[in-house]
Amino acid sequence: MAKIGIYGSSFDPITNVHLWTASTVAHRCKLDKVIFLPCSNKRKDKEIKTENTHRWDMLQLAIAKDERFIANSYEMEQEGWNIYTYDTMKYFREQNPNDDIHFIMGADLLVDIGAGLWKNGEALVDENKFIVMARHGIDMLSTISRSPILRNHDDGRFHLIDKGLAMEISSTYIREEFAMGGEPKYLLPSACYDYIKEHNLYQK
Ligand SMILES: Nc1ncnc2c1ncn2[C@@H]1O[C@H](COP(=O)(O)OP(=O)(O)OP(=O)(O)O)[C@@H](O)[C@H]1O
Ligand SMILES: O=C(O)c1ccc[n+]([C@@H]2O[C@H](COP(=O)([O-])O)[C@@H](O)[C@H]2O)c1
Repeated sequence: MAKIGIYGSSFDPITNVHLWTASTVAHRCKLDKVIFLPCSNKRKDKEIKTENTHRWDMLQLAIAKDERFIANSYEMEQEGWNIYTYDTMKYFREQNPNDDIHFIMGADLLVDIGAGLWKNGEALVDENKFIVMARHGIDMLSTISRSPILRNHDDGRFHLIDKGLAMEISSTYIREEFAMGGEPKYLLPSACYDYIKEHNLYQK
């Protein structure tokens, strides 16, 4: 039985914090694999202007040298965002019935799920396990205890991780820097930086 973490994001672009958090979680939770799962750009709740192919290619460049990391295009291949994390996790559990599968996310998403903002949120919590990474200003224990959706399933399925550093690099910041003539060079893998320059991405 393999222990697998699924890390969902738009990865627009993937940043060094995505890689560092994935690596930290893999090490601390003894994961055999982290699956990076970029969402579709047809997603309805978040505008993603960068074509799937670019986000996918940058992701491949970023994870190429780490054998714990793989990318999966399941959500990108879906028609629109008819697919939610609930469906995705169901799909991965069915594909890997002998494995121990966890959804990796920041505590900001735990707050959203607890507030009932996710599709089929209660069933999602009921049927899955989660690795939740601390985010600055969010008390994960009280987030769970304040939400009936979360606290009534708090039987060990939430593995709460405080990474030790509140390092913040957002994809938004990197996009803004490219658009405004800034220099985000060391905030993302150098191969991704070069790819963005070569393809003229994130220009105004
Ligand atoms: N510094 C961080 N610490 C812990 N989790 C993080 C951190 N940054 C992002 N995450 C988590 O990674 C996942 C994907 O986040 P996402 O890619 O949307 O962040 P982002 O880089 O801020 O992107 P954008 O700026 O485009 O919204 C989420 O679960 C989020 O909580
Ligand atoms: O299923 C949902 O309702 C849902 C709502 C918001 C976000 N998600 C998932 O959460 C992950 C991170 O999302 P985001 O908004 O931080 O890019 C990504 O895998 C999304 O598909 C899922």
